[in-house]
Amino acid sequence: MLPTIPVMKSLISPPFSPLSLRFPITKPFAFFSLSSKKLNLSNPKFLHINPSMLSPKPPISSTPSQQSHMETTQSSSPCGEVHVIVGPMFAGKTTTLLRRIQAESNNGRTVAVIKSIKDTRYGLDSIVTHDGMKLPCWPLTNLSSFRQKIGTDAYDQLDVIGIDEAQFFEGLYDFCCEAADRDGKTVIVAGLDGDFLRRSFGSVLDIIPLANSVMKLTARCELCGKRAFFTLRKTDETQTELIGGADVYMPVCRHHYVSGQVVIETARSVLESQKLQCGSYT
Ligand SMILES: Nc1ncnc2c1ncn2[C@@H]1O[C@H](COP(=O)(O)OP(=O)(O)O)[C@@H](O)[C@H]1O
Ligand SMILES: Cc1cn([C@H]2C[C@H](O)[C@@H](COP(=O)(O)O)O2)c(=O)[nH]c1=O
Ligand SMILES: [Zn+2]
Repeated sequence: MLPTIPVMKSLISPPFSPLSLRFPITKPFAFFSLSSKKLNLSNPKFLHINPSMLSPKPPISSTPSQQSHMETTQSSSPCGEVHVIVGPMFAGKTTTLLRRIQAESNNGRTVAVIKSIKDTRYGLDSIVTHDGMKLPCWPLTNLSSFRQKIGTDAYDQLDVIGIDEAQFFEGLYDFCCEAADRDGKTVIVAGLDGDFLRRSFGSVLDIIPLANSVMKLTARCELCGKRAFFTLRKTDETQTELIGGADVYMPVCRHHYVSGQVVIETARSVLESQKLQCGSYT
């Protein structure tokens, strides 16, 4: 069975996404209005563009029950919000981001999702979780190009911006600041807090002082099943940025991170000394 995602009422997605390509869209962006059941987003027959979505939006009303909880982020405040979701790989960061975006959309808010162009794992124009949940997105090199790419009108109508793979974006701090403080957007950011050596990754940790909420998710240690806080790289590559999935990385608990690193570093130094010995014989 194909993966499904609960429906989006109002999603601004790129004109070149597989979903929008199936429609004769003349605008630089499209609003999709979907019915209220769970749908397979890859099936175009469930999608239709709702022209009423193109008119200016009525002011967002909020009742006390809608206001109270951060997860739905419905807010009567003119100010925006920043929510940060971090954790190791396979912890469910993208799943959580997509669920929150879906909840916002179900609340009648206009949403768009950005991911880094560096992550080519599942094609460029979709965000896909490790278990196959999928949503069209804006693949960007720079966050600063988002407003121009989406168009000023579309940007102004946006309520919620999701950012996945945030560790790969420079300018994350400025983007979140401007979007939330100046433009009143809710920004939901998902990314790795640490790299394979448990060093701070990109600017993800820098935005914590800007955040309304921070959530650190855990995965399951692939070696013992306990909670995994870290990502172990299984190969001997040493560059910080290395796109990959379960072929290259595994989530691990503290104990198995430490023992795994010892094994990897020992193997690396054995290989290095073998290379040196080979070199000295030639
Ligand atoms: N070691 C693993 N290899 C592949 N998939 C995994 C592994 N551990 C968990 N998963 C799946 O990945 C899902 C989380 O995917 P995703 O939301 O994309 O995580 P993240 O964005 O944090 O990397 C889990 O619900 C689970 O189904
Ligand atoms: C630990 C680590 C990861 N990466 C890359 C590998 C993946 O392409 C992404 C993380 O994706 P996910 O949605 O969190 O599963 O980041 C890297 O480049 N360097 C690292 O140290
Ligand atoms: Zn473990």
